[in-house]
Amino acid sequence: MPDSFTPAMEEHISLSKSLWIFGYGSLVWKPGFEFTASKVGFIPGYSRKFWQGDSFHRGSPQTPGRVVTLQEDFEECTWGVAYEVCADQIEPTLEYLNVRESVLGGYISKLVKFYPQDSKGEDGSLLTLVYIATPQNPSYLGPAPEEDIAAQIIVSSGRAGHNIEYLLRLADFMHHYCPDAEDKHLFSIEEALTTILPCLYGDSDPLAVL
Ligand SMILES: N[C@@H](CCC(=O)N[C@@H](CS)C(=O)NCC(=O)O)C(=O)O
Repeated sequence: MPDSFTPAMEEHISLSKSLWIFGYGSLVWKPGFEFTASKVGFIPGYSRKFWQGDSFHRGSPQTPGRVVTLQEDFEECTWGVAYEVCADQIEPTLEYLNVRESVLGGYISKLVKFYPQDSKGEDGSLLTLVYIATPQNPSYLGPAPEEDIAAQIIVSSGRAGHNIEYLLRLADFMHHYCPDAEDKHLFSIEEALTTILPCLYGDSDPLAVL
């Protein structure tokens, strides 16, 4: 188990036949681990923000990109995907995510309640592991105007690809799988970026040119 896991988290994981992991950024379109089931849904009490810097996956030390983290906000909720990982896959999955999210990304993990989109109230809710980049981590960039975030994304790319891909694939997930969900922050950045992009890429699909 990663050193950052609390005893309560270790107990929950060791007693469970499977572990549910909630993704709300690149994990919604690129989990990178084996899972036995997945559910679209949300976690209450958090909003998704492009406030985490990234100098590895989607940026460089000279030109850090911006990726998402969660901000506690009791009036909001964040939509994404929960993945079920079966018992014998839990350890390798946690080792993989520890490197991808914590070592390379500065995220910590915690257990939060997740509600599948078809759940009725508390019935069907799940306890899921989520990775969050807190303001205390050295790569945290914090708030900025959405136009400035879009401009930073446009000029950033890293080992995993361009920062534009990261933003547009996340926005694409929300448009297709959570069409009724609001995410003003994400869609304002997407709108600012796609307003700037025709000047850079003409009318072609930005993802096609990356
Ligand atoms: N923890 C969030 C954000 C994950 C995220 O985007 N992490 C970055 C690390 S900085 C990543 O894995 N990037 C891989 C990529 O951009 O392809 C999630 O659940 O999706």
